[in-house]
Amino acid sequence: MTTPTTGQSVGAAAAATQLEGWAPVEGKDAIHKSYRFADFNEAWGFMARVAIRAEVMNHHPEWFNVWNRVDVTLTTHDAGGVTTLDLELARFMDSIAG
Ligand SMILES: C[C@H](O)[C@H](O)[C@H]1CNC2=NC(N)=NC(=O)C2=N1
Repeated sequence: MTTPTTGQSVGAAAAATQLEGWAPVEGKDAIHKSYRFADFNEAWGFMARVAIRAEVMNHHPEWFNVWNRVDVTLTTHDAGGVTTLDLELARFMDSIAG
């Protein structure tokens, strides 16, 4: 058996319980977190590091940035919901957010 490139299905509710500060999104199988940084420079640095990781994973965040704030939504479109790939990316984000 090969591991699907879409990751294993987890579901938003189960994923949120395994993470710090992440919550299920209403109306779709996705998880959300809002990060606050000291300023735009810190926020953009975070986004740059996540972008490089996302490219390596071929798994990309939905996100929105205003100055020091980065709102992130994670889901796996290819699987129609939250998978282990989202857990992995969320944990990476938390590990570098400081
Ligand atoms: C065609 C390409 O492999 C897919 O669209 C990838 C790219 N990045 C992705 N990112 C996320 N978050 N979910 C996906 O399902 C996804 N699929």
